[in-house]
Amino acid sequence: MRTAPHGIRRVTCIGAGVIGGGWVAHFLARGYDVTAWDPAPDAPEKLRRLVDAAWPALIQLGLAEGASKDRLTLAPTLEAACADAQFVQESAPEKLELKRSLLARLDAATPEGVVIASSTSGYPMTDMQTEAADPSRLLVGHPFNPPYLIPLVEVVGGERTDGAAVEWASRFYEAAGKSVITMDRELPGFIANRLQEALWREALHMVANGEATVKEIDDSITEGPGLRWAFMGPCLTFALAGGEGGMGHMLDHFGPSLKSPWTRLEAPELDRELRDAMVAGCEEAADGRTIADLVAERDQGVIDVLRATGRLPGAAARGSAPQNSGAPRGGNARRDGSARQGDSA
Ligand SMILES: NC(=O)C1=CN([C@@H]2O[C@H](COP(=O)(O)OP(=O)(O)OC[C@H]3O[C@@H](n4cnc5c(N)ncnc54)[C@H](O)[C@@H]3O)[C@@H](O)[C@H]2O)C=CC1
Ligand SMILES: C[N+](C)(C)CC(=O)CC(=O)[O-]
Repeated sequence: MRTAPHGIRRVTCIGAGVIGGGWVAHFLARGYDVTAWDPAPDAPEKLRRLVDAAWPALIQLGLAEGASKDRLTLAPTLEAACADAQFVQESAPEKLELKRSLLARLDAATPEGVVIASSTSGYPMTDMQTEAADPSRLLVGHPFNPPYLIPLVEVVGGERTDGAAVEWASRFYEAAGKSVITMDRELPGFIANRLQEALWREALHMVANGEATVKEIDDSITEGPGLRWAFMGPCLTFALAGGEGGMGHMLDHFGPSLKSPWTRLEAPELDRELRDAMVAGCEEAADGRTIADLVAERDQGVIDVLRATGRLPGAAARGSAPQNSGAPRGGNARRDGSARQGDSA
């Protein structure tokens, strides 16, 4: 039985690592009952730590009425976690064979009709739904780290997914406070990861060749284009590079440089040397800050940006911006200060 998106009260999260745990924190903060299952023996402890670390940020965002960390249940088995699920979010390791068999197992354990979403970063659902008895309810709901702060979810089905399930999932994520892009076809890496991966490949090439340090690469984004991208995407910001002539002039002016050898795009060989250089570079850039310090710093940074760009309760909306230019579709929180489960913009 498929409950209407706004009527969902219980969410099941399978896999409780970085992303599964982030989903758990998000759904708890939005006032859902959350059941989690993860086969790792230390998973319950790690999950509680993750939720505890996320909670101060979620309080700042505005908890939904009745939201509580106590509404988390850790199930002893996958089957127990799914037995009365109203929605399932799978966030197990990114291994195709594992996803295939796990999704088949989830399908067998979950009440008929209930939608099952995978957090995969790039596998098409067509490739993952091959072993499930009912592939029609399996789809991708790709989040961004951390799912409790970054609004976007990319939703896309596979060849055997029912369009109604995709539509349902998009409405459900919106009701749960997410900003949704519903894709009408499968694209390797979806939209955002396709873009991020291009940048990431270039960064790895530059480190591998000793052309830039990890810190220079990070600074080049945080002190440069990243400031614009928080509220205006790469296309519109480049349109402004054309002055009054907009994108037309920008392309006429800078179009020829597209043919310049600025990018390599082929993935570099991720050998031991490059891996070690990236790890050492990140340690140097962290400058003594632990991962927990960086998580807290990132969370506060995202909240500050959301607030500064008018996307949080009590935030001053940007005066000249069109009403929908910066706000997440689906809305992460209400401007009157409350944020309730079931809200959608
Ligand atoms: N880390 C990231 O930034 C993002 C990751 N994703 C996707 O989310 C998924 C999970 O990735 P992470 O959370 O980063 O990995 P992770 O390694 O932090 O967590 C994976 C969790 O799955 C558990 N697990 C292992 N085998 C399992 C099984 N058979 N069934 C259920 N759980 C199992 C592990 O014990 C672990 O807690 C992947 O599909 C990944 O591509 C999506 C967006 C961003
Ligand atoms: C690193 N990653 C490819 C797993 C990242 C994502 O999938 C999305 C994100 O959080 O940027």
